[in-house]
Amino acid sequence: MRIGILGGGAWGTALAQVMAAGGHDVRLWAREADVVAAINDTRANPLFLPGIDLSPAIRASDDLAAAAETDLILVVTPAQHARAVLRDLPRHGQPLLLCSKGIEAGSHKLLSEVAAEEHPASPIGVLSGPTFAGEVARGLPTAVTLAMADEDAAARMAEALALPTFRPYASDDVIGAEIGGAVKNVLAIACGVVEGAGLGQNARAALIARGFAEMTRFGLARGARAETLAGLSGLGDLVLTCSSTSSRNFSLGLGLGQGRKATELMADRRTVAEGAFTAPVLCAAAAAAGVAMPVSEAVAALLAGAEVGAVIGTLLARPLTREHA
Ligand SMILES: NC(=O)C1=CN([C@@H]2O[C@H](COP(=O)(O)OP(=O)(O)OC[C@H]3O[C@@H](n4cnc5c(N)ncnc54)[C@H](O)[C@@H]3O)[C@@H](O)[C@H]2O)C=CC1
Ligand SMILES: O=C(CO)COP(=O)(O)O
Repeated sequence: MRIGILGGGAWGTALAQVMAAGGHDVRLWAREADVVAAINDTRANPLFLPGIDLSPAIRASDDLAAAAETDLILVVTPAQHARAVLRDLPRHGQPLLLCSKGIEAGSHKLLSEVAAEEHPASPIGVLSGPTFAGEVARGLPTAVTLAMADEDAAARMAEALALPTFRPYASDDVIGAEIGGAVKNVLAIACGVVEGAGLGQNARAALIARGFAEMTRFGLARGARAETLAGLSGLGDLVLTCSSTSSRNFSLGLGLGQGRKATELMADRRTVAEGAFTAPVLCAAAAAAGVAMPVSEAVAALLAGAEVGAVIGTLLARPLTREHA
């Protein structure tokens, strides 16, 4: 297949490497001229994915039209930029596979809804799971959820993209696959806070379990299926990013837990910690749906500048409740 990849960050570049290893013709769109030049001239992306020798089958360009002349498009821009990039992408009706993790600010829309609005003729899918880009690019074993409304189409797509070390599991739950990836980024910040504030491993395990309860409540309210949230793209990714400083979201939380301010931590980063953008959107969307999300609200408060000790105190002072209320 000819595969267009939108986004030359760590994940777009790692996915380009996977697709090239599968024998596909890969056209990577990146917005930075230095990223395009580095990939084409030196087979590397030192800005976003250092230390990986890239396949010669990857051709980079800053021209969206070049990525559009393909059989399949992977959308891997930060979530808040997905609509603008999709709006500029020429419409050829090929499938769009969303690989970014987030919820659109303002509209509270999932990226599948954004993509369907911008490209109504394209079948829409989601590829999401526990996938640190560096490990995927190095060919380490990885499994993901690949969801499309037509599960047979998802299974065919999974077959076309699979490698011995890259295993997509087909699903028809597009919303569930998206919500897991978006919410876990916020919860990974919370787990980083626990680490940074030295609250211990019991607290982190409690947060993962109560965070998963939040993810499930919100997901069910938006039409996700519980088993998808308990799968690779939900619980799987939650466990990965809640336990490792390889996660940008966890690392952001670590700094917040140490008492540093979000503005300072976000100021000079070129890489994206999506949870910082998702947290306020998620809280607003949850409030609109009548879903309680205390952990996500605590993260949003910290990101808005609240003091870490006060936020932890508020969370621990909540009235006791039933585990499955
Ligand atoms: N890095 C990872 O391990 C994984 C990342 N993801 C998701 O993939 C998405 C992209 O993340 P990364 O590739 O890690 O990014 P990154 O943090 O490596 O790089 C930042 C990216 O943002 C892009 N960008 C900045 N401003 C932009 C704008 N105005 N319009 C369009 N693009 C803009 C840059 O060009 C660059 O590609 C995110 O939603 C992330 O959650 C998903 C799975 C794994
Ligand atoms: O989504 C990811 C792994 O599945 C990457 O997590 P971070 O964005 O927190 O690094």
